[in-house]
Amino acid sequence: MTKPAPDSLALLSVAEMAGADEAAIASGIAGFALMERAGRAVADAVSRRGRPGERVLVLCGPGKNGGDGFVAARLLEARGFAITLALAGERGQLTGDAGEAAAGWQGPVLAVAEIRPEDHAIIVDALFGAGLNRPLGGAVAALVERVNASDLPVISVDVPSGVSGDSGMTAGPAIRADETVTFFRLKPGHLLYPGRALCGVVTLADIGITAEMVFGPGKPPPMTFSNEPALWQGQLPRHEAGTHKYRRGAVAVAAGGLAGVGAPRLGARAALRIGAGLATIICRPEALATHAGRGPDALMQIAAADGAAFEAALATRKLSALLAGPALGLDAMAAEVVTAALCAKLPLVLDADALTVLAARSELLEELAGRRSVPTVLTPHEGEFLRLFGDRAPYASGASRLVRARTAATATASVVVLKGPDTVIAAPDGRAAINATGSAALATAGSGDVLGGIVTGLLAQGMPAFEAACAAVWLHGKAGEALGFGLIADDLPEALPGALRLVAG
Ligand SMILES: NC(=O)C1=CN([C@@H]2O[C@H](COP(=O)(O)OP(=O)(O)OC[C@H]3O[C@@H](n4cnc5c(N)ncnc54)[C@H](OP(=O)(O)O)[C@@H]3O)[C@@H](O)[C@H]2O)[C@@H](O)CC1
Ligand SMILES: Nc1ncnc2c1ncn2[C@@H]1O[C@H](COP(=O)(O)OP(=O)(O)O)[C@@H](O)[C@H]1O
Ligand SMILES: [K+]
Repeated sequence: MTKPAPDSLALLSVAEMAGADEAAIASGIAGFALMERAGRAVADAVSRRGRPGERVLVLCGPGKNGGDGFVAARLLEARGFAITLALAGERGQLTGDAGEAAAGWQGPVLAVAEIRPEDHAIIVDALFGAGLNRPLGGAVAALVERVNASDLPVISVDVPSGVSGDSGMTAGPAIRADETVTFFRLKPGHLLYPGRALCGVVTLADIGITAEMVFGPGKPPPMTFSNEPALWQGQLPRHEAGTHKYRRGAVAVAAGGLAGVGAPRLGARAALRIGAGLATIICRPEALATHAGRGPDALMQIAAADGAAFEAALATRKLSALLAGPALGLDAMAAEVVTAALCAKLPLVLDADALTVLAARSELLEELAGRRSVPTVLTPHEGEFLRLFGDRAPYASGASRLVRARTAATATASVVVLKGPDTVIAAPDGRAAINATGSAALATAGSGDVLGGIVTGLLAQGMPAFEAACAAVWLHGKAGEALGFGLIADDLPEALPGALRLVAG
């Protein structure tokens, strides 16, 4: 049996965090004690950046996020900082724990319209956190713009105000923080753009909520994770000394004609570098000689002139996984190949042209993929995702990338890798992970083809599909980080052994 994913990597939605809060209170911790510790963690972050005597502006909202701000203000004043506190709303609005926190603040409470951010050394943003439910407007929106224009260090409480903790999206003005102090576990909005960029450094504070309280026996397990090695490291392929190449898995890559010999080769090369034992390109007859003339010599190639020949080629090789898409083409034969690939009993990765061939035919994909008894992985970038699923609810581009990837994974019974700077990997069983490795250096032609090859190579070695996709995305990112700017996609497979060394036991 595989071990459950470590709850330390869990990303909690706003609703799940409210549940964690309730669970902690049910175990006997007072809600105000949580707020007191949250405020202390914020005050500690300010103390690390500033010196007593400096002027700190604490901006408080009308809910518990503001309550954390009132606690931080009280503690910072006791530590010798000079505090200006402004409240968005009326003091009488603050109730419960937030009311108690406000009552503990003895200093003046100013209105946001009176505030000049530039008169301060550090700003604490405790306006809105998990309770944000509409775009910021009026005097608060104007203040947020002034804070951002001030270029002063900003420490946000829980999330930068204006950013959704669930999606990382903004529906209006939002604070641009240097540091965000959040509590117990990260939220999806800390890893999804634009939230990720607006958070600055994210500091995770212990406020007394324990894993046992939230994820203990009888509680639903977390389903959303930060994509870290602990999520999949235990399922990386391990090959004993006596293995042979077929046991390490044979990969096939469906290629097109002469116009695109590079992309499928990048995929095949990556599959070999990640540890598959063999890789074969199945190409159009006119491209065979060109493929045969190009390296690496470890690659094999065979020709198929039509869909039937492609199916026959699949049957002649002892294959363990198939990649279809990179430079496959968009013609009738490409459509036949995609259908044959979906009907074959082989773990399958569909990327690039294969996804475009299926464009606006997501029902066909749902039907064919739904019947498969072996894993299917789809690796669309944003444009391919839109072409495939359309810009309509629940896939619409206005919705969270996390929700869109999850919806697509359930509908197509496939693992969906929605690529981007914050790649989301979603499984049909509801699990999802958000990746943070890599850099803009990966936004280069052929980089996605390499990723498709890594996933396929891991599937060929028997790794479960969700874990294979998560591992591939993480390793691809690490290979990109190691190479840095100046990389071209051809370099990425060569950097995989180095990335593997970071995680292989
Ligand atoms: N969970 C935990 O374990 C812990 C949670 N903690 C803290 O609690 C925070 C969540 O607190 P929260 O639920 O009170 O929500 P919060 O973000 O303060 O906002 C709600 C208020 O804002 C208002 N409002 C919303 N949007 C608005 C807008 N655009 N423009 C104007 N107003 C707007 C909304 O008004 P209404 O919709 O009612 O009109 C309501 O009054 C969380 O982020 C963390 O910091 C910690 O203390 C430690 C333990
Ligand atoms: N700014 C970025 N930061 C991190 N990774 C990125 C960034 N831009 C692109 N990537 C990654 O690079 C790859 C690009 O894939 P894709 O768009 O399919 O490129 P291509 O079609 O040229 O192969 C994806 O894995 C994506 O997640
Ligand atoms: K905030």
